[in-house]
Amino acid sequence: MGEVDPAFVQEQEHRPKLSIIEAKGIPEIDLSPILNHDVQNQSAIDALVKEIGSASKEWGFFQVTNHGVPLSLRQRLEEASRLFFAQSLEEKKKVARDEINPTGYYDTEHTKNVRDWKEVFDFLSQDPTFVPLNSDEGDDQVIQWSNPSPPYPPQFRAIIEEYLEEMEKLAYKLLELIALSLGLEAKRFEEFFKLQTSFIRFNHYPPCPSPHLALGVGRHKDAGALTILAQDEVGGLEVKRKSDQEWVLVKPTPDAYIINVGDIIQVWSNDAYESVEHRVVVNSQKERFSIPFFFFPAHDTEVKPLEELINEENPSKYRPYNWGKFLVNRKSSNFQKKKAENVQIYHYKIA
Ligand SMILES: O=C(O)CCC(=O)C(=O)O
Ligand SMILES: [Fe+2]
Repeated sequence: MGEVDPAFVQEQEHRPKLSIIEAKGIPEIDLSPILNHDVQNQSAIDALVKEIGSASKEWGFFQVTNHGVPLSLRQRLEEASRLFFAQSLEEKKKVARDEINPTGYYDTEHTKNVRDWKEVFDFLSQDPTFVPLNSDEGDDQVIQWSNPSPPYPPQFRAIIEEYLEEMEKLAYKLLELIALSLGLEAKRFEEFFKLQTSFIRFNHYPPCPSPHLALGVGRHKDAGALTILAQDEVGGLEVKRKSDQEWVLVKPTPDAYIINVGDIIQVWSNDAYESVEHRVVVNSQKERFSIPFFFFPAHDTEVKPLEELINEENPSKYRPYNWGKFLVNRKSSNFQKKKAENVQIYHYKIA
């Protein structure tokens, strides 16, 4: 079997160890206390809030069960995703992303300037989604992104839209729990998401002849508020464990969702919670599919530590930044290989 194109090859220090650590994985959290709104069991909710808080602090990642998203809907979506990616490249390219509208299909994403061993299909939760025209500070022109209509499989778009409603419901519930765990009002974050810029991504990682050299997604942190990930039974997601900086595999749990706190929650919480690095290892035998939903606020959100969480002893650790500008900067830099590192929250860190 031939080796991969050099564009995919990771620097030595970032190559995966294929002997994988499975011990002490991310926490698993049962959301049933908030599933049934008629019977509110306050002590169960309090315990849940504590669990979410500890998981966000100690891991930045957790899995949830009894989340309320119908399994049959998830299965229909996963099946549609398989059918979509099984088409010829020519068919998939009919709904290709371009430089203006970053939705649809593409297979050339770079993470930290190394190509990822994957192909993706991106779809916005709001159509249209309003974003700045470019990342220049002084330019306040706003444009609209919109969704492609993939002709195949026939119900793809309708199924995605139905699933997106479920993702939003779950995202709002999780944000409430996170707000409570930080001692804030439950709905503290809601206002930022009225005109959200969220999107869903379909990832397909084909079998790779050199899984020791390439990664499905290189190490990175998610830029948004929250990510809700559905992974299949193959496995490959690794999280950098905070306690010892080891890469640990997230074992697939049927019908669970993997949640991670993104950079925005790190900033809102003034570093009480941390957005944790993760990556995807690939497999020489099996293809893998995953479906993350990235919960992003409105483009005009000024991201900065919340006033309630800063004081004289704990002053703000970040300068404010505009989410829309950050987002379009990122989108343009992962479209192609660039020389410089793309924008990161630590660029806004107060020394
Ligand atoms: O495929 C996965 O398990 C995770 C993908 C991921 O981290 C991402 O798309 O940001
Ligand atoms: Fe990610």
